[in-house]
Amino acid sequence: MKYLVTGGAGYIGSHTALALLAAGAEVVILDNLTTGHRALAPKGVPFYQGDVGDAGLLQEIFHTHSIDGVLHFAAKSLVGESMQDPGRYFLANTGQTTALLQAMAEAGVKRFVLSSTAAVYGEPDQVPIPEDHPVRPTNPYGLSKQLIEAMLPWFARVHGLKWMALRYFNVAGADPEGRSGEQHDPETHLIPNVLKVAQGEREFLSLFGDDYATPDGTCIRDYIHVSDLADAHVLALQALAAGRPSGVCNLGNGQGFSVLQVVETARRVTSHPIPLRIEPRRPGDPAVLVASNARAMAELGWRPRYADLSVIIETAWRWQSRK
Ligand SMILES: NC(=O)c1ccc[n+]([C@@H]2O[C@H](COP(=O)([O-])OP(=O)(O)OC[C@H]3O[C@@H](n4cnc5c(N)ncnc54)[C@H](O)[C@@H]3O)[C@@H](O)[C@H]2O)c1
Ligand SMILES: O=c1ccn([C@@H]2O[C@H](COP(=O)(O)OP(=O)(O)O[C@H]3O[C@H](CO)[C@H](O)[C@H](O)[C@H]3O)[C@@H](O)[C@H]2O)c(=O)[nH]1
Repeated sequence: MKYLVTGGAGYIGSHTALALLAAGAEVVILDNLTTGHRALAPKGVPFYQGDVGDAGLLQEIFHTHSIDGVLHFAAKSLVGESMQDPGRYFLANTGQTTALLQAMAEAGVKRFVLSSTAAVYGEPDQVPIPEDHPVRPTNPYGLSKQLIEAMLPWFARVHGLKWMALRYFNVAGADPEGRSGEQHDPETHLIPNVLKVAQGEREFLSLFGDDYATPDGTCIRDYIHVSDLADAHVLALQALAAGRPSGVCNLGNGQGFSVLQVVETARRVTSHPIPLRIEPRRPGDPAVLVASNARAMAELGWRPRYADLSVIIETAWRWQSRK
């Protein structure tokens, strides 16, 4: 099987490209390198530099390669930036994805896996959050993804698209073999920022809010190792190939850790004191986001290999302290 991986030079796309290659699939990458890095894309794989909304380029790719399905990671994904410039997010995410789906329909490409997000749920009524929880995103980034999810059943009905929208919780860690890892600039995610302090790149971690209604006052999140997430994509493609119905699926470990618990674990892993500075809450941060992963387990047969938070942080630490 041959898959087009959009955003394959980014953090999650590059890990999934590695997992697909390991599973014996062929991969073609399309990435505009706005936030990704050519060096993160696996070597020896056809690479197209361009936009996922470029209909001409998509036509060329689908014409040159016999593509069986598309895994669509390419997106803008900074919540704060989306609050400042919502239109840019709707254009880049929803608009360009519409062009991609249309090009797929025209070329007869029938399988699609979307990188969706826990941000579609907004402030949850219950945790762990099941897939049938109402979706009411509190920021344009989440809405830009929810709108894509809402389009998919129409492409299924009219063009026979088989699809899965995987709603990731907090993706973290790095390839245990050291071939890829998280490399964002600016970096907004907690674990790499904590490790930048341990590395001496920053003096302290800015901790955004310690007055939430949680046991230690800091936000709780569900951290999932990027290689476990990548494995779930391979399983999702296998499920679609086996005729399983299209739909949405959470990807998380089903266990929450507070910001302070993450810092404490990172202190143990790095043997660095990691000083903190308590700052105001970051706008749009829900207090608690934890996945129900029953569907991923039951319907994809997904089992995480690196669910332990120390292991997640260790792999990220190895990646960040490479060279
Ligand atoms: N990192 C997380 O915790 C997380 C959580 C939930 C969902 N997601 C989603 O997962 C996907 C991948 O996230 P990531 O953390 O790997 O981000 P990333 O920024 O590392 O990767 C995105 C890649 O897509 C490329 N890209 C962006 N817009 C493009 C476009 N219009 N055309 C072609 N290429 C484009 C970038 O250059 C980059 O290589 C995104 O869709 C994101 O919304 C990420
Ligand atoms: O320097 C930092 C960075 C983060 N945090 C805190 O750490 C927690 C986790 O923050 P991240 O930025 O690492 O992750 P988010 O939960 O904000 O967001 C991530 O997960 C979401 C779903 O859970 C979305 O998918 C989103 O795209 C993805 O970036 C939050 O409470 C945040 O306020 C800090 O205190 N200091």
